Amino acid sequence: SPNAASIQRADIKLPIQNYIGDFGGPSGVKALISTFVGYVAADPHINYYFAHTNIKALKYNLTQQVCEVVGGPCKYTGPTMTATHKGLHVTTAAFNYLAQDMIKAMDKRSIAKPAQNYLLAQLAAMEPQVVTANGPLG
Ligand code: HEM
Repeated sequence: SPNAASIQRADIKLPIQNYIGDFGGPSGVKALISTFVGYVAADPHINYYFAHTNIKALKYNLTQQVCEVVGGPCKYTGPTMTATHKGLHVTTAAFNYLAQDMIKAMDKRSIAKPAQNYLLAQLAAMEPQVVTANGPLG
């Protein structure tokens, strides 16, 4: 027979988790994205993808998006992930290097690990929309 915990899990919809405080609010996210984009620009594994990118627009849109997915009040208003990355030939390996640059940036900004893991899970959920090509490493 069902116990109290299983009844709760089935019937009560929990709020989505909110980690915006751990990121230092919207301004903390903005600072994180600045650090992150700097690391991506310096990363020889993936920086060539961004050779023709409007970095100012990228930083703005990424800040809004990351702020939103960690529970902040911001709203991402840019194009869909599918539309944005179509034709860029992003590989799984490139995706994973980018994730590593985000971890490095979050460590640099002293973001708590549970909050880091939450953002990484949100980003991982977008991988099917971003990765459209195979490379030597898959
Ligand atoms: C979940 C992971 C990712 C997210 C959430 C994400 C998000 C975004 C966002 C919000 C933009 C800006 C759209 C705009 O300003 O119009 C963008 C652009 C871009 N992304 Fe990603 N991205 C991800 C992964 C990647 C990866 C792995 C690569 C390649 C290594 C990549 C390459 C690019 C490039 C080159 C642009 C600029 C496109 C252009 O200039 O038109 N992205 N991405």
